Amino acid sequence: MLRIVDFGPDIHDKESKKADQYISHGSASERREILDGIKGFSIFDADDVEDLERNCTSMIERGGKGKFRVKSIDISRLRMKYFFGHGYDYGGGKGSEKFFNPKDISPIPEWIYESIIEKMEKTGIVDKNWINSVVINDYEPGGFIVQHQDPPHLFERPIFILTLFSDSALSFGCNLRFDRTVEPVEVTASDPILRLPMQRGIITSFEGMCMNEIKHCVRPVDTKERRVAIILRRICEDGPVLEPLTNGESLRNFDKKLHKKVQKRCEKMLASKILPYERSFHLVEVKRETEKSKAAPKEKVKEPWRKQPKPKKESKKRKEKLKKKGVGTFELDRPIEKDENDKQWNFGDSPERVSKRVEWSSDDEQKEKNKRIGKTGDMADLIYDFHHQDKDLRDMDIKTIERKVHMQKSRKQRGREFRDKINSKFGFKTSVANSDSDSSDSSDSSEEVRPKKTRISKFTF
Ligand SMILES: O=C(O)CCC(=O)C(=O)O
Ligand SMILES: [Fe+2]
Repeated sequence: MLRIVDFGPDIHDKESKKADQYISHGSASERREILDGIKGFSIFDADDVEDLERNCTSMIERGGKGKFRVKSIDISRLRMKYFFGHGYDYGGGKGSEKFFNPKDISPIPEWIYESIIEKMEKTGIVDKNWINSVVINDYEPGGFIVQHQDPPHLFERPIFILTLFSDSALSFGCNLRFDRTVEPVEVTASDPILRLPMQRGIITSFEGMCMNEIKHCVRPVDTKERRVAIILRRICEDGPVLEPLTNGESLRNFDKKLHKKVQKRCEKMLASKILPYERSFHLVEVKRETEKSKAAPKEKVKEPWRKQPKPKKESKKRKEKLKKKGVGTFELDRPIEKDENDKQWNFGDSPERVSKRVEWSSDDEQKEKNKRIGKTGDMADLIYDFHHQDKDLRDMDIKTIERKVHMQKSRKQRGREFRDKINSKFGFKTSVANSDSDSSDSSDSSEEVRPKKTRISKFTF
């Protein structure tokens, strides 16, 4: 179901009694002009949000093991960035940003397609196969991103941002300041023209003036807790592309030093406490999902940005110029299909490995099976089945259904949930009863939760 978020009640002007850090300092018309290109969508319920956050966690575990391609992870102060599909090099900014070669960037994980992109397509937020690039920013408390415009020569508009793990805000017309006389460097911000709340579980879309004429940033003061932003975009097909550094190598095989650094940061992020989810946003309208709207979502929401953009024609002269600099462009007629190479390298697996995994997440085997039999494998399916069964089967109690749902999860997931329960019951730190959070490489090919082997040392007197 598609529901539109009303930002109005959370945008506080100078007359408001809210604390200074929540205030937008622009005039009403300045705020309106920016807000005109911004829309918030609520398409996930609390369970979806929990699932998405769990998937993020497994993704970070993989990142820590160095399984993404060499340019998929970027570390900066209080923030980690994961590029999927396409990533780019800042190259000093101001229009000189260039795409890394797709060989050096991991493909978009399957769970992002299934749980986010497909849902956005189904609800009519975006056209099918439009999104082909995903960036995930993982901010520590106090994390920030300096004022910038998403490079217009690399990304089409609109851009979409999904916020997870905690609420935050995006500030427009605001500059970060760095006081380098103190250690660590202190980061503050000027008064924003507009402070836009970015609520957990909400997808916000940006286009027009807010993306093309004014800069945006995330202020440290708005990152009170660890937050993840998933940025979903479409690349410009004529964007400049760098030569590949590798032929699809994963980080752990390519740069051991950087891998160690990444591993440390991932472990730090994984140790963050996950806050309980609370819905804190207002909705302007609730659209009931009728059969009609399901069949023809395009008729319902008419937005100019939903029109398929016409591919820009690249001038011959510019192509020649870029070629001379060793920079190519994509020759893409979307959608991106994963080729054999992508599938093979999805886990950072070595090409020699006999059993190549196609899917990304450890639960995907079960999902694949469910897909074949036309099921999603969730509670709704089981309840549906329950009501369409013979009477004696229908008498099956809810405990049995819950157990069935539980048993549909992978052994690894069940083990993880069990350990989480033990940890929270006895107040252990996660590391105490967590035996599969190590960096063992074999954990990808096997979903078994094996006890740690203890080497028996020689007995000496
Ligand atoms: O974290 C956010 O919400 C914004 C991130 C952003 O603007 C970017 O990565 O380009
Ligand atoms: Fe941005």
